[in-house]
Amino acid sequence: MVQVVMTVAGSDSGGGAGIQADLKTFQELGVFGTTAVTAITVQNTKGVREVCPMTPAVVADQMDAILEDFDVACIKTGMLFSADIIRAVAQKLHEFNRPLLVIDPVMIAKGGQSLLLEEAITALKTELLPLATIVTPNIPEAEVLAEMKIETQEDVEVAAKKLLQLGVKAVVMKGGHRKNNENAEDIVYMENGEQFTVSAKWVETKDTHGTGCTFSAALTAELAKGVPLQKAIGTAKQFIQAAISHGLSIGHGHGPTNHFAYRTFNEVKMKEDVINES
Ligand SMILES: Nc1ncnc2c1ncn2[C@@H]1O[C@H](COP(=O)(O)OP(=O)(O)OP(=O)(O)O)[C@@H](O)[C@H]1O
Ligand SMILES: Cc1ncc(CO)c(N)n1
Repeated sequence: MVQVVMTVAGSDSGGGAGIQADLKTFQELGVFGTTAVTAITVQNTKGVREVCPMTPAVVADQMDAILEDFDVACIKTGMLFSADIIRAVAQKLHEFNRPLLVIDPVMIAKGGQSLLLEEAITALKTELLPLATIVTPNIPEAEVLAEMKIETQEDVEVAAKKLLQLGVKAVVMKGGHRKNNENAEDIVYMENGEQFTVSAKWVETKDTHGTGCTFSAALTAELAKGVPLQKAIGTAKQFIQAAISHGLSIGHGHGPTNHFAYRTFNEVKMKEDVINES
C-alpha cells in the first residue's frame, strides 16, 4: 500500500522550493503527497517578491481535512512564517497523536528575504521542535536556534546538542553553507549520543534553489516507508546529490535542482558517490 505524507509549507510559484519541491520529491520516491499551505510566495529563481500568509485557522483546517481522512505516515514542515501558524500546527500534531515529523526550520530564502518572522522563533523552539523526529537546519538556521555563532566543527556539535536538549530526537546539521565543505558533509546527531556523517562531492553551481526543501522531503518520504533513520538520510543525500549535480540550468537566478535526476540516473555509480559512515 502506498504511504501518505503531508507537507505543511509555503508555495513557491517558481516551482523549485516549498510545497512544489516537496510534491515533486514525494512523487519521485513513490509516496502520496498531500499539503497544508501556510503562505503563498510570489517567487522565482531571482528572489521572493511578496509573501501572502494564510490564516492559522486555514492552515489548521487543511491539516484536519487530511489527517481525518488519511493515515499519514510522516509530516514535514517547511516555511511556517508566524508564531500563530506554528501554534496552530503544533496543536494539530498533538491532536493527531504526533506522527513522525521532519522539521526543516526554513527562515531565509537564498535571495535574503525572510520566510519566518522574528517573533516566531521562540514558538518554533518551544512548541514545534520538541515534537520533531528530526530537524534539518542549515548553518545560519542552527545559529539562530542555538543562539550561537558556528564557525568550527566543535561549534557544530555544541549547537546540535543544544537542539537535542529542546527535545528533538535527531538533528541533521546541513553543510551547504559551510566554508571549505568539499565533501558536502552533513552531520547527524541523535538523542542517544550516536552520530554519523553523510557526504558527497561538492558541486560548483549557483543552481541550489530549494536544496533544503528537497532534501527534507526525500527524508520524509523514506521515513514514511519505514526506512530506518540512517538509511533514510543516506537516500535523501543521494536524491539531493543527483538533483544538484544534474542541474537543469533554467531561470536567471539561483535555478532549481533536478527532481527527476535520482530516478533517471539512479545507477550504482550515483549510490557510490555518497558515503554514509558512523
Ligand atoms: N553545491 C553543493 N554541492 C553538493 N551538495 C550541496 C551543495 N549545496 C548544498 N548541498 C547539500 O544539499 C543539502 C541541503 O543543504 P543546504 O545547506 O543547501 O540547505 P538549505 O540552505 O536549507 O537550502 P534552501 O534554503 O535553499 O532550501 C545538504 O545535503 C547539503 O550538503
Ligand atoms: C516557499 C519557500 N519555502 C522554502 C524556501 C527555502 O528554499 C523558499 N525559497 N520558498
